[in-house]
Amino acid sequence: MISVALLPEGTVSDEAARYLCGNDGAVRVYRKLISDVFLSTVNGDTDYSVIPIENTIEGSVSMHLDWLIHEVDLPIQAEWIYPSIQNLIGRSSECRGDNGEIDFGRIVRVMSHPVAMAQCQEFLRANLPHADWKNVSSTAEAVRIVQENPGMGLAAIGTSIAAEHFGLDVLAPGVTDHSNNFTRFLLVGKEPFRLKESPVRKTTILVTLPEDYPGALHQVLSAFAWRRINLSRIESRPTKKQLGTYHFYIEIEMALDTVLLPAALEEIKAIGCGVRILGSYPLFAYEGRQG
Ligand SMILES: O=C(O)C(=O)C[C@]1(C(=O)O)C=C[C@@H](O)C=C1
Repeated sequence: MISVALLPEGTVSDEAARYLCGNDGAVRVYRKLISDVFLSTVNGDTDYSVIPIENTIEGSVSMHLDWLIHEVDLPIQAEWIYPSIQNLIGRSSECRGDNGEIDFGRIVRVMSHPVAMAQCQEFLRANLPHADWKNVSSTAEAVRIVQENPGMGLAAIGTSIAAEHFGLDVLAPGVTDHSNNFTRFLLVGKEPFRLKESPVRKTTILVTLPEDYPGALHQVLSAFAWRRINLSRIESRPTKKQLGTYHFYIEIEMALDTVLLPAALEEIKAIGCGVRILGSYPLFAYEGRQG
């Protein structure tokens, strides 16, 4: 069973889960908050959680990374990328001007998930500067609120499947600031993911320096560099214990059992760093439309 981030049906996470698992490959269960999603897998109510962690326009989804680092001990079992195509959604009958065209001036409030709002800043500034912009718990939740409140000049930023699911109209399609807008998702859970195979694997680790001294991070990185191990991402996240102290979230383009990697990790431990393996897992490239 797969637990999908965020209530209700029709979020980008929901679309992404359908893409990874297929429509029949898993039962999707919806939870309102990301904490509920993680906890459903910790408690054994679901096998996996779908977690968005990075977006082309908005960058890291820090709160989700921090849950992975601080709150739960659930290994990463897969990574995949899925396009985030956002649309302006509402009731076209409420938004038509005298000439019959959609008139954004009739919209008084636009709602969405904060990450989706951030992806559409230029569109919002150009077309809806007069409206109230409001963050809600997910893109599909915003669409649901529009559906439940007719006649109030509400609109949402969300997916076309949410518009269809809630019987609303796409007032403007593809409203993200760049069309090449993708989100990176992680599947986390206790068991390896077996629905699909991929020849490409990655390993993610969390490195904690023993203390701050000149060249500490350089020493860590050189353990990878001289072995010619490629890193695809390094991100610092606060330890939350003392201001200015960090964990380094490092993605490595190699499976954990590849000859050189265990030696590199031993070298990092030998200089006194804490190393936690967050997962070694298959990576699935997006094979559909690019943006
Ligand atoms: O609200 C949604 O549709 C989500 O799936 C959440 C989320 C996110 O948390 O980053 C996922 C991808 C989108 O690009 C925007 C929002």
